[in-house]
Amino acid sequence: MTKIVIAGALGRMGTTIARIVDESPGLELVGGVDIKEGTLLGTDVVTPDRIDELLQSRRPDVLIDFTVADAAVENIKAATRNGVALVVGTTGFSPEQRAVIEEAVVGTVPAVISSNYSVGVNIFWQLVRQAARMLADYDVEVTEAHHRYKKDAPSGTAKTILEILDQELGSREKVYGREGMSERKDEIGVHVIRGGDIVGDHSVLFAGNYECIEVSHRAYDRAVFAEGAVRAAAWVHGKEKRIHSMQDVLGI
Ligand SMILES: NC(=O)c1ccc[n+]([C@@H]2O[C@H](COP(=O)([O-])OP(=O)(O)OC[C@H]3O[C@@H](n4cnc5c(N)ncnc54)[C@H](O)[C@@H]3O)[C@@H](O)[C@H]2O)c1
Ligand SMILES: O=C(O)C1=N[C@H](C(=O)O)CCC1
Repeated sequence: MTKIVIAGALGRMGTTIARIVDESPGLELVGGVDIKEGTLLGTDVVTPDRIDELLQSRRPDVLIDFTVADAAVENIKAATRNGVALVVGTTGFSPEQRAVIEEAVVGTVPAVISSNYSVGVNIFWQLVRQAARMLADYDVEVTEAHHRYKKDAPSGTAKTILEILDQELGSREKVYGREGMSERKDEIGVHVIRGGDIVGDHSVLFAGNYECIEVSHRAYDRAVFAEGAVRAAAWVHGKEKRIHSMQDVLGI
């Protein structure tokens, strides 16, 4: 039985992940962490100051973190000092925070870190990479849309799209929105929509002369992310002590 603790347990993703863990044979939810204590599906949710106590008493195999960047860094440190494997879905990390995370994880515990755990987005990223290789002389625009409560922008998924485009097209200037006189050069336009309960839409437009090609993904329920994160949690236990991607989990 793989034992799971969820950080961000009472959030949109945490509660969705908890339900899927609870429904999954071979997985057991043994606790949670959030800024308010409580219970979740019969398990204790403790405040962040008690995370070491929780990890040492419940001895989970995997900590799943869907919180906020500053918190996730501390939760990751707690998992590494207690020898607990990680699945991290939190986005919005600064480059400095990524360096701290890598220093804590590599050689200490196995971790899966992904800005998007949807199987479809991981395939969408590969389609974007293939398209970029063939459409290098097209103008490229990236658009993402999420619910009104999302704190970080652009989305982590969109930032991964930009990383892929940089790898395939060479590093181009990014222009985040446009207004006033705005002559297009060879930049990549990045556009962010926030509103309603949009779960997560991403699009990459390749605009040429007389035609456009658009590669896009739309999520209809955050269960798609939660199912991927739970799949990663079942996979990560016992793997090499370094940072793995969701593409590693999927073997694609
Ligand atoms: N990788 C993916 O597939 C994916 C999918 C969806 C969301 N996300 C990311 O996951 C994160 C959470 O998204 P959400 O919609 O669930 O947000 P949310 O605000 O609903 O949930 C976050 C939870 O974390 C809790 N929290 C804050 N500080 C904490 C701490 N120190 N310790 C423990 N818990 C703490 C909050 O109280 C809240 O309950 C965001 O960064 C989002 O971008 C990633
Ligand atoms: O709802 C969110 O917040 C999401 N965040 C991730 C991101 O920032 O890319 C994944 C999509 C949903």
